[in-house]
Formats: sequence, C-alpha cells, structure tokens
Amino acid sequence: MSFDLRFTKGQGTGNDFVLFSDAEGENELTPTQIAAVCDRRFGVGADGVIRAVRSANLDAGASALAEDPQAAWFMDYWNADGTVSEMCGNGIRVFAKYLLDQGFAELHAGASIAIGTRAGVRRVTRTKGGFEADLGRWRLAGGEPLVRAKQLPVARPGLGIDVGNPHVVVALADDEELDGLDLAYQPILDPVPQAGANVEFVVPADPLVEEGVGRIRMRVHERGSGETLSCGTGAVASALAVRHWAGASAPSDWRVQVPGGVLGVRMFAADDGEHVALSGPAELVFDGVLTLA
Ligand SMILES: N[C@@H](CCC[C@H](N)C(=O)O)C(=O)O
Repeated sequence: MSFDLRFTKGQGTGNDFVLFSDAEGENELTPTQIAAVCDRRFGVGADGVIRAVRSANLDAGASALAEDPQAAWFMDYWNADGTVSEMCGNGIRVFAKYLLDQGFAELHAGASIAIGTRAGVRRVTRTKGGFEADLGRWRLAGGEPLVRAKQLPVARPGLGIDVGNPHVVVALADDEELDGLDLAYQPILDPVPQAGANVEFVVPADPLVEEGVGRIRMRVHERGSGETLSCGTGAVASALAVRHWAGASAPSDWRVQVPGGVLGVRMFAADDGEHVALSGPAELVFDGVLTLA
C-alpha cells in the first residue's frame, strides 16, 4: 500500500537531508524506502534521511531521556543506502533548525537544545551564522589502516578517530593530489573496519595556522552515502587528526574548507574531558510530499 510522506529538504554546507516528523514513532521507513527517498533521479535526492521522533516513543530515545530528561526529540539518522548512523554533524544543526521551524522546540538567547542521538545526547546552540553542536568527547579508535583511493598512486596510512561515528583521516601532499582523487570509487581500507568508516582526505592550508586558527581543506567519502559535499563529523575528525599530527603547539580552533562551504571546529575542556564542537550553517530549502510504495 502506498502512502504520502510529508517532508522538508534541508542542507548544511551542501550535505543534504530529507527530514520528516513522526512524533509517535509509528512510521519508521524501511531501508528500501530510505534509498528510494534519497535517489537523486527517482526520489527527492539526499545524502541521508532524518526522522524526528519524540524520545519517549523510541527505545534508543529512552536511553537519551535517561541521560538528559531535556532531550525530548530524537534524531533518527539514516544514510542514503538505508543504513543507520550514530551521528551526523551537519544533520544535527539542520535538525535543530527543523525542530525550531516546526515549533517543536524553542531556543532562547544563551540557551541550548538537547537532542537525542544514537551516540548520546548532544547540545546545539545558535551562532551568528547558524548553529554550533557540542559533539562531546572524542577518541582515537580504529588504528592506522592503510588507505587506497582511485588516483592515489600508493596506499597512505590513515588515522582512526571516533566522534560518535567512525572516521579514518588521511593526509595528502597538496591540493593537486586532493583535487585529483576520484571519490566516486569507495576507498579501500586495510584492515577493513568491522563497522565501516567515513574516510576523509585532508591537506593543510599555507600557512597552516593564521591568527591562531588552524586551516585545512577536506574531501570525504561517507559510509553509506558516497562522496558528499561536506561531512560535519568528518571535518571534526580531520581537525583532530591534523592537530594530533601537528603536536602540542597546534591550535584548538579550526576552519575546515569542504566542497560545500566552511565549517568551524573548536576543542575545549569540559568537566568530563576534552569536547569538540562543530559550527556552520543550516538551511531548510523546501517542503514537499512524496508518494512511497
Ligand atoms: N554527513 C554526516 C555523517 C553522516 C553519517 C555517516 N555517513 C556515517 O555513516 O557515519 C555528518 O555531517 O557528520
């Protein structure tokens, strides 16, 4: 039986999403339906789908509420191929904008919205140019797999970083090498991480640090979505990796240039250890109705 899906299309630095609300948690889409929605020729077209569910009406939402009773809404994130992800850095800003636009949440000056995700509760605040999400603690995880990519002459070592979801960051020599990559092909990791990984390729700007801010360029091949114009958690992982390689004198504020725009990354001390925050724009582009089989 077919049904009509009322959705909003949103994007953050060109990473685009189809958002819909399902407050009661009764309308989970199947992986096949997600892939159909994200299809750029036969569907709406998007890098992922975000379902807004009241945390109280979802098992994963119950643990979000236990962590923070203010996390009334849960960001149920799905990649374009119909697989789930724990976190989406661009998506959470667009989701915050969607909650405000729908009247599901309010954001007073100086306050934050608590959002449930599979990686835990994350807080989003408003900034001059959009929103900032505190993505919490990060960790080195996944070792240093060798990465092969189309048009890269030899395999390069990557660095595994978990920011709620898994990433492998690879440093390239220069802009020419970065621009020459063909990310229509999925990079091959050795060893292959069990849960897969988003793979980011980075080059430092010249100079690397300007007025106390580190600057890098990044391209990404996302797990479950392929090459995208931007990946927020990927930008965060890239800045963390470059800081790790650069050593103790490296800054804690970073500006990451991605094909779809610029993202800010800020590392700061919190009560439970070092946190990392991601800032950037969030736009709602249009509303629509899609009939799904
Ligand atoms: N584009 C997102 C990340 C989306 C999930 C990712 N593909 C995964 O499978 O972990 C971002 O902005 O962080």
